[in-house]
Amino acid sequence: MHSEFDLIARYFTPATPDPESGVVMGVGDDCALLAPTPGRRLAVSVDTSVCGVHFPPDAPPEAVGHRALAVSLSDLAAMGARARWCFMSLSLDESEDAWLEGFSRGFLTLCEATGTRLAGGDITRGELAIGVTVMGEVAPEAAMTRGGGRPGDLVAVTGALGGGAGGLAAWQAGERDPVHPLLQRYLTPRPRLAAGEALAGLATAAVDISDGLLADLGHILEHSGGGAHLEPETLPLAEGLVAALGEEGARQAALTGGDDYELLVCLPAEELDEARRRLAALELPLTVVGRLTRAPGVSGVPAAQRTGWQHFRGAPPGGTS
Ligand SMILES: Nc1ncnc2c1ncn2[C@@H]1O[C@H](COP(=O)(O)OP(=O)(O)OP(=O)(O)O)[C@@H](O)[C@H]1O
Ligand SMILES: Cc1ncc(C[n+]2csc(CCOP(=O)(O)O)c2C)c(N)n1
Ligand SMILES: [Mg+2]
Repeated sequence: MHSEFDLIARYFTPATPDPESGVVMGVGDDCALLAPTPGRRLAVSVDTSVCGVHFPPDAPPEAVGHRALAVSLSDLAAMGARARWCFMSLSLDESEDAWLEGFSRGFLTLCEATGTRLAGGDITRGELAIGVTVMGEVAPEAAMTRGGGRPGDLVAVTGALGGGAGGLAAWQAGERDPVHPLLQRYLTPRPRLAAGEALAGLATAAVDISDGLLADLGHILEHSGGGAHLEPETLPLAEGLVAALGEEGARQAALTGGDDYELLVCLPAEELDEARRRLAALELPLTVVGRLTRAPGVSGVPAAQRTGWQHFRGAPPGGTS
């Protein structure tokens, strides 16, 4: 049995100090001391991943670590920010070496890949849950908010949709092949950080798709005003999704499944070619799925399909009521 101090030293202390990281004081003191770049805005977001709610209890520990960071970084991507630092609070029922070894590897490998420095955190005993705060930087005029969309703007999405829900369904059906494309989409989503930075300055508004395209488009409409017309037949569907869920199921997963961590952006039609050119350099498609309208509400999809993930709808996980 390790103390939490042993766990921090063993798994969560970066091996090498990096003067470029802007971490003046990192893991080990009461607070981290960070040196933000002068003239940049700090973009800050926190997300909690709870066992049984956000990932299955038997998910591979590498995936749990990767995913907990990825979903937070996805919010930085949606803002057009460059990731710099993260803080991780871990509530853990047992300090099992094999699990912690995999978890920290998944987490720190994504840190490395995205230039994010783990600058602090907290460990406590309790049910398995991970809270990750991310901090990034963005030029003041470049931040993509939810409120800048204008009637006539195109509504477009990066990558492909429905893989999060399709992967969860595959996991629940017993699929365990680590290279299964839908499972990968669900267990190890890739935050679209480079795409977010590339689209900042072109997009009028952006959000990442965590709760489902319709729900997250709803957030843009709340902040920007107006409505949207969607063309569901244009939705880019994740690889293997139609084979797994059928045509109708695949479209529903893309509209409302959530867990996709793609970016939904609004942009004037004249910026589309440039936006696509920038994303092509990242080998990422940008697909137009509709337009913003002056009239409020969403048209083009039946009202019955307009749901999305909500934590407090229905029975609690494992509950009976
Ligand atoms: N407990 C809280 N206290 C203060 N603000 C909160 C709290 N929970 C959420 N918020 C704020 O509400 C807004 C929406 O939060 P939400 O978690 O729904 O973000 P999201 O990006 O839509 O979803 P996701 O959690 O998938 O990233 C954010 O500005 C967030 O900071
Ligand atoms: C085991 C398991 N069951 C269901 C889901 C689906 N799910 C949970 S939370 C969420 C929205 C994003 O979370 P948040 O709004 O908290 O950021 C979605 C789509 C899952 N990921 N794992
Ligand atoms: Mg978000």
